[in-house]
Amino acid sequence: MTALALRNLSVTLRGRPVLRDVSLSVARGEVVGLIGPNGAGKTTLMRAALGLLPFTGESDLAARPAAERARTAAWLPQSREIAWPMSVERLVTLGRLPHLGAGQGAGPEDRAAVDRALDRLGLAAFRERAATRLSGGEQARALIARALAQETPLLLADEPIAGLDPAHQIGAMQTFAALAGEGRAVVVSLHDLGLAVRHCTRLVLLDAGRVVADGPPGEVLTPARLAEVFRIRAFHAETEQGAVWQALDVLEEA
Ligand SMILES: Nc1ncnc2c1ncn2[C@@H]1O[C@H](COP(=O)(O)OP(=O)(O)OP(=O)(O)O)[C@@H](O)[C@H]1O
Repeated sequence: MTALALRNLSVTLRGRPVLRDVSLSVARGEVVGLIGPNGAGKTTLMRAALGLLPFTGESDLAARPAAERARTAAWLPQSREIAWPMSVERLVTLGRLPHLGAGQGAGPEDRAAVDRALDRLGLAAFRERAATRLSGGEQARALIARALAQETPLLLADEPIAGLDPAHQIGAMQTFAALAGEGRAVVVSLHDLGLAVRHCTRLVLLDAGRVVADGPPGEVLTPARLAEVFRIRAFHAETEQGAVWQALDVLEEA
């Protein structure tokens, strides 16, 4: 079942095309890793899909009314600022807003969703703590938990694991895989190609606003593409635990 359908999506910012003719269909059960160098268009693609940027082409998500969109897709932006000293529990409860009627407080179902999200991100012990008094990585986990509490069929997350320690990076990726296992869909932008290969069911490689590869991680990530798109050489081994990639050095411009 399709969770997101984009057709010929293009975005021009300040007269410059930054997303060109992107067509993408994401099914429930998929964890789609968006990869590509800085400025490739990963954030722009997700923001346009959500209807947060003017675009040409079609996004089935952006076409929905705003209230329905918030019950369909959770959006975890790259910026991590938490301005208000509210408790972690309250912050995560904000993820339930799209499900509440006007003036309606959180009910038992909402509290259960908040508990599930706090547990998944290992934040139960922090629930009473002011979110502004968490470390950077803990704040990032609290914001992931807020997006999870929204319990939408689709999660769009922009570099959600940046700044997390290795155990929590793996934990977050496993949580995304678990969401997919429950029949949701996750689209996540990542710079850690090793984690992308290990934990995504599919990779979409963007370069200069275009999709240059889309498919199973092992087919998308090849030494030739790393050289062409990322200008790096990498160590690569197939192990019993799956593929291992480690960037080694930067290639000279041709
Ligand atoms: N408001 C804006 N006005 C003009 N150009 C913009 C604007 N926002 C982004 N861009 C440009 O659009 C291109 C794509 O940016 P985008 O943030 O989508 O890249 P990205 O792949 O998410 O990069 P990163 O890995 O650095 O987060 C970049 O060249 C960027 O400079």
